[in-house]
Amino acid sequence: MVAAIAVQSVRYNYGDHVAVDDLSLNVENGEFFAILGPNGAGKTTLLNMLMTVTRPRGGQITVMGHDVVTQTEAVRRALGVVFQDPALDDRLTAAENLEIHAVLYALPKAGRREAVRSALEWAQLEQAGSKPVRSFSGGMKRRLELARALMHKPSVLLLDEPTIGLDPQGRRHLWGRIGSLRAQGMTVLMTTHNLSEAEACDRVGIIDRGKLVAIGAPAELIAATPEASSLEDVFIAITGKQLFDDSASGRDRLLSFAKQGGEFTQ
Ligand SMILES: Nc1ncnc2c1ncn2[C@@H]1O[C@H](COP(=O)(O)OP(=O)(O)OP(=O)(O)O)[C@@H](O)[C@H]1O
Repeated sequence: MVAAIAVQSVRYNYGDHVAVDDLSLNVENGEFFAILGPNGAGKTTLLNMLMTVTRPRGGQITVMGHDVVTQTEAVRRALGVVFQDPALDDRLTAAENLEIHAVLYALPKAGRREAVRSALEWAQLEQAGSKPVRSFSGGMKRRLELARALMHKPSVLLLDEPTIGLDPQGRRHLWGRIGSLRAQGMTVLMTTHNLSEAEACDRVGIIDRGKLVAIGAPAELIAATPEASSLEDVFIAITGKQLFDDSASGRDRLLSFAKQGGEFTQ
């Protein structure tokens, strides 16, 4: 059977800086897969290639069997994506934001109203559909983005740091919604800095300096690492770094801060 996501010997460089280096991994259908990596490891670059925003410089990536370079349209339809930076229009209502997505993805006109209603219900935002998004909390926005990403019934969800910047309540609420997708057999690839979320995934891939340095079920990775009792111990043993890396270059820390700050400041 074809993997939901197949990444084979993929490479990407910015000038002479190699950001993703001969990286291969598969995500199977129905799998919950987390990518962990210190700042600047290449996670965002990998996601950008998966979602057809940047072209791999070498190797091949397929999503549900479609090539990200030659079959971009089919890949985009197969994917639901929630970026780190919110992609909602703050001036519009929640329902209007969803309607735009329905039009962009050419959902049949007759079913759009119902699609918007059920997306609001799924996000547990039925009462807030006619309110402008600028009045929403961070958690409400993220649930809305997730519901929107699901409207065209994608086969695979890509989540870039889904719960970052949320307060504990918002995080729990969103994680509950993500959990309901898992129960339905959705394939999810997420990046996260949150180790308890990564530990809850079926498998974890650890990326460091553009390379995949470990992959497996969290319990397997812990068992295979001497003296490790958590995924954090595994991460430190393998990469020699903390998840939020004080030794990362100033540029990478700035980039990381900017990516996360994008969420707080919207
Ligand atoms: N536009 C760019 N131009 C030059 N170098 C870049 C650019 N974007 C990223 N890089 C570099 O490529 C490497 C990988 O960056 P990337 O953003 O993919 O890492 P990341 O794992 O997502 O980091 P973080 O956890 O901080 O978000 C880093 O060393 C970064 O400095």
